[in-house]
Amino acid sequence: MIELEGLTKRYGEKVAVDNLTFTVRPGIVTGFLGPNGAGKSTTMRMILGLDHPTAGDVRIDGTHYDRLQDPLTYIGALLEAKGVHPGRSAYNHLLWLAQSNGIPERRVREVLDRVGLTAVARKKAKGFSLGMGQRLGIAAALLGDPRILMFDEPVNGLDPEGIHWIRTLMKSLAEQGRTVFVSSHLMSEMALTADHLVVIGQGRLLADTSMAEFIERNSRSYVRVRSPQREALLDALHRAGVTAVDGADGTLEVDGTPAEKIGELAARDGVVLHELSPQQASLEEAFMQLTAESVEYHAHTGAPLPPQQQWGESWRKG
Ligand SMILES: Nc1ncnc2c1ncn2[C@@H]1O[C@H](COP(=O)(O)OP(=O)(O)OP(=O)(O)O)[C@@H](O)[C@H]1O
Repeated sequence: MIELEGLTKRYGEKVAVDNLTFTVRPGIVTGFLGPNGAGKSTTMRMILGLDHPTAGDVRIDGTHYDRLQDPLTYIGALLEAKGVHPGRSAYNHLLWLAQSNGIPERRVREVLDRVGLTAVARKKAKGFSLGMGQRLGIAAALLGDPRILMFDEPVNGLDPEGIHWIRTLMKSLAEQGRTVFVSSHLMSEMALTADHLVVIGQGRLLADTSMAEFIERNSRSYVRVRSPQREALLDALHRAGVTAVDGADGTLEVDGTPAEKIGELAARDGVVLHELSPQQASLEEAFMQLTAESVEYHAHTGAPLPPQQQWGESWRKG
């Protein structure tokens, strides 16, 4: 378990992390989401004792990181893939980490096997691809068999096979009862991986909610209907008490009525349909709305941003 209480970090005038209070629980994957510059990496660095909070507190299973004996056996982290000496082999890098944390050498072979690097274990890390570097970073995180794992943007720059591998790994670690905390700026990625979401913007907590609740609140589902007899279709729907609104490109959008029912109503009046398709609003859109006002640097598209919805307060569960 990771517990944050009023965690704050200031760099001069800049408040990078602003009074964050939340708990990361075991047995599930918790996604840590926020736009670029939201404060995710700074928060993770404070959890690991690499940065000192200006105010507030963070505990790992009840203890501060600096007071943990052999910390790799409590918490393993992937912060960035570049923490390896380029002239050192994967095996020697892990061996050096193991020896300084009281971890037996056999664990080095086990984790190399777990991440699929056994065949290149004696090669120098400077020849590693981005994906191999990420795997080595994950091997280091797993080395002490810790109950808590933390990954900062682990899928950045990876190919689909690598992304799938990391996603499966995180889920299996959570299924073993471990605490898994993973940051990302992509909602679509988190939707496939996380059971719980913590969303921040400009250092502040915007949401602390289960993924299921996030999806339920934000998946506007509707049916898109396209017909060359638009007016006749509107009449047929209207008589059955079904409301339709204008969609893009002359389509109609119907909320709250299944596609089958709409098809039957159209057929009853002999109305031809060219499209009848159930749709789901994307979670990426919902995430962008939630964080819209807290994005540091907007691209100037000329289009106004969607209105901020008042979700933050009601979603906080403390
Ligand atoms: N050492 C530092 N000195 C000054 N400002 C900093 C420092 N580290 C981070 N910041 C600022 O604090 C804010 C939060 O940065 P942080 O890297 O934690 O965000 P992030 O959510 O991890 O973003 P990204 O997804 O881009 O990595 C940013 O505005 C950043 O510029």
